Amino acid sequence: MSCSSQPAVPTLRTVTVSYSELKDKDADLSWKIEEGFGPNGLGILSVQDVPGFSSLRRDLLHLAPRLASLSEEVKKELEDPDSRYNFGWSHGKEKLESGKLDMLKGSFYANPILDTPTTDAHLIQRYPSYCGSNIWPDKALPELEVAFKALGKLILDVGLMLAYHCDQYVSKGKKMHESQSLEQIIRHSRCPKGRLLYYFPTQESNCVKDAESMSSWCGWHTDHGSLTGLTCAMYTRDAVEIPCPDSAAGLYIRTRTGQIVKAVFGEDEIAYQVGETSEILSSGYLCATPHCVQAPKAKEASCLDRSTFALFMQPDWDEKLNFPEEVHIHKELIPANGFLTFGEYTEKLLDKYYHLKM
Ligand SMILES: O=C(O)CCC(=O)C(=O)O
Ligand SMILES: [Fe+2]
Repeated sequence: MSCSSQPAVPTLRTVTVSYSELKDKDADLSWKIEEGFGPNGLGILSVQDVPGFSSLRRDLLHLAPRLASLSEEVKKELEDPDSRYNFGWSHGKEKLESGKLDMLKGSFYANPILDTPTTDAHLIQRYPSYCGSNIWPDKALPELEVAFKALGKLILDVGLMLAYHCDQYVSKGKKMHESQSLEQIIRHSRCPKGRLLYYFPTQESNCVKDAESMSSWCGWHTDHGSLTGLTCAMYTRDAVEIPCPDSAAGLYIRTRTGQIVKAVFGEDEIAYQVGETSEILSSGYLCATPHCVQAPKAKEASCLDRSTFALFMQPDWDEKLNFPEEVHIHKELIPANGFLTFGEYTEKLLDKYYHLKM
């Protein structure tokens, strides 16, 4: 069986910054930030040479197939319907672009810095996906908690350094209120969320229909929060790590000019993408990045799985967002005084998408 191929799409290397440059608060990285995240940028930027990153990445990504192969009974115990499966194990709960349930991948969600961000029952009920508690497979896969927290914290620390330089860049272009600082917003947040993703091996029978689509493994979307850290994915066949045999598989991005490109970065780099909330708060100086993931095609795909990790850095549910006057997306959700907490803002957005209260 063969899959029809899609028109050639350029493959672009991410803009890179070294860890030592990023650590230096006096370094002027504005042009790099602009090249990565600005209005004409690719929308992704990666950080090289982060001490300890490579082994923490491997340690965690190797656990994704092991987690996915635990018994259904054990995985069920790791589910949290109250948070709409935003903590613990989630498989077949989210919808694909087609409206069908997403059976292609399983995710494990946890907050890498706080196991229980609050004990306030009212808050937990109001914002379950931010305020809920972690669920770890203590008996079935005890290594997961340690590896997840270690990688999540590292990506968060490096993300804070990057956010500092993003603030420097934005404040060169516009007057920035202190409360709009990306670094401060991320630093004050009690609810960063890590997502360990496991893409199950593609079935040949799915191929002809799905592989033509660029978003065959993960649909087009922009992340909702502030900044997302991403690892380079690991592909395995029969539990052996191999380089991805299909060069067209992987992460795709829609650039500011509407061009679609395949974005690549090294195994030893942490990539960062801008979320929608940062685009709004920076009045578009930092632009959110639409992205999707393409599955490998039939011949190459057999028995090939993909594991990766994303860290969603987002404001605290209680963070008062100071929206600039000239908001260009979701304008109708912002009250006249320009203030809303991130928790309230997220609720309004969900209502908008689900047409509940609009
Ligand atoms: O699998 C990937 O590389 C990206 C995942 C992603 O975009 C997400 O979880 O929001
Ligand atoms: Fe994403």
